[in-house]
Amino acid sequence: MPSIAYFGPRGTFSEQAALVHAAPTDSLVPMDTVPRALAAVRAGDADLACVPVENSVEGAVSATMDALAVDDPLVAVAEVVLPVRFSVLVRPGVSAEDVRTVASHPHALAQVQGWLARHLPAATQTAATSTAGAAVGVGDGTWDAAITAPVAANHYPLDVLATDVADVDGAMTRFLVLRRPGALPERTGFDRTSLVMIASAERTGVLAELLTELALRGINLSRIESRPQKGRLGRYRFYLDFDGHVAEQRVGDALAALHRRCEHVRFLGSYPKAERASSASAAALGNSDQDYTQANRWVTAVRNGETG
Ligand SMILES: O=C(O)C(=O)Cc1ccccc1
Repeated sequence: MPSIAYFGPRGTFSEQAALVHAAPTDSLVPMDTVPRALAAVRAGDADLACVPVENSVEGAVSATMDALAVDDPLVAVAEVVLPVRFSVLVRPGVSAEDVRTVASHPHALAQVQGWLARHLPAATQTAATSTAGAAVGVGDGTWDAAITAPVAANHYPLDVLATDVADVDGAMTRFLVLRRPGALPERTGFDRTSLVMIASAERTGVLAELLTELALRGINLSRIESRPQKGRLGRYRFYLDFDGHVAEQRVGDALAALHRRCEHVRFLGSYPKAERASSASAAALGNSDQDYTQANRWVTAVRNGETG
């Protein structure tokens, strides 16, 4: 019975994402922070971790990005994309006029600034560890209102002041399901590969050179983020997401090129995209596995003096 550690407590969006991925017999284990959910998998206390990685309004979840780049490597085996609309929870009997403080995960607060300005303009905003962590804080009297996932209302004895709250229609959050390195998910033709790299030199054009390794092989870059390396200003890690699976020749070849040219590359997984129908990882002309196999055969023949 596999266990899935998720960014909790109960009633977070991460729990919703974990439920999308989980089989009915899997056990779900809430952890208070993203690093703790990942640490549980590294320590062998859980088989999988489900954590948020980015959303369409606020961008990257830095706690996840930073925790994936250090300590023992973990690899993604799946992604889950959820539409995000919020509920506002208060203690029973509390009305909008009574709300002096409102708390939530910073990414949730960022997505409801317009609504707060219109409905709770005088309330002080505080960052909580998670949306459901804010609900716990409302329950124990720390704050008056929490911005939460709709399901949080089922887990905490709180009243719903508002539902369907979102400044941006259609906002989405992407979650990764991660495990310790092992057998990779099968190649589906609708895959994404993620990695983090540190360029080997601070020199003009180095990032363009590295990205060209993808472009030359017809690989579509779907996301790039940078995060500081912490110890020194001006040194960055680059996180890349691109179409394709490492089992494909063009992707393996591109990874090898990045590995040759970077100070450090960490593979973060090849896994099926959440939206398969609309996003096939098509290899551009001359970059299919067959093209690579034929070309390698030809080079071998040239080396053996069998052809000119
Ligand atoms: O706090 C949560 O519920 C999370 O899972 C993180 C988060 C916060 C805001 C939007 C989506 C996910």
